[in-house]
Amino acid sequence: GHHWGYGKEDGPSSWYKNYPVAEGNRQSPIDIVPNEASHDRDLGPIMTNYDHCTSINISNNGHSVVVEFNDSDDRSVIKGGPLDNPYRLKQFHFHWGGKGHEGSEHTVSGEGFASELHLVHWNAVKYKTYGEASTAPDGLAVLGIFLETGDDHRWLHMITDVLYMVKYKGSITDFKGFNPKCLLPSSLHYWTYLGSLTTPPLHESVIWIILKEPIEVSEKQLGMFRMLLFTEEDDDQKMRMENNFRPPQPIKGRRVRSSN
Ligand SMILES: NS(=O)(=O)c1c(F)cccc1F
Ligand SMILES: [Zn+2]
Repeated sequence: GHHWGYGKEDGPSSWYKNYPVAEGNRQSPIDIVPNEASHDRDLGPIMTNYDHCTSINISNNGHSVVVEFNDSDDRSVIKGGPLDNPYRLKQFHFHWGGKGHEGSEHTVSGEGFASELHLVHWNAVKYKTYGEASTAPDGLAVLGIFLETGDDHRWLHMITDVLYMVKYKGSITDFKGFNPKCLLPSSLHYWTYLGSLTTPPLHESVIWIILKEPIEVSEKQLGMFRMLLFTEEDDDQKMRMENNFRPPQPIKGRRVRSSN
């Protein structure tokens, strides 16, 4: 099947061969230039309601580490801001760099961060399934949060402490009762623009909401992500999972709006 990755042969610069939309008009990530973003007075605040969210498991899909949620009802949603409906939380995952290397997907005035957290939500008001929503122009809303290195993050340990259980591609383990609210920064000020998935199939179905305030995590915590592998347990090649980020794509005339 379509094998893609982040290496020299199968990395972002070759994805267009199997996924021609890679050269489309609303691809992500992008470089955000704050003073070119238009401040939109009628852009209201973002509201996240993760209180009764139900994380199910954590897994290594060979591209990132993913925490999946029960999305059978509207208990964990994001709404407001640029969104016309509440969008249901489906999963979150991360992108990160190598040692000291940049690792975020979006950049701000050309500057990258050490990592980027993506909380993926889907429009269950308009679409019946996540799959259907993932191909619709207003199907997904992804909340992006930058991670910068600094102090230990008091709650990220909940995730880094179990990463050893999902070291290999295809591994999965229970991960219940985790509320991603604890990963949000204090300010919910954001930039928003219309874009795409940043991994194949690169569907142009994402309303991006990028928080301006990064969260701090320690170099040690970030290092734990780098002990994950892209490869399966029985694979004699041990490829460390790092630099799993797509670089910024052409803005193609899109407008980035700022909450304020
Ligand atoms: N990176 S991303 O947030 O665009 C993303 C999604 F939204 C959905 C699935 C995979 C994925 F990687
Ligand atoms: Zn992502």
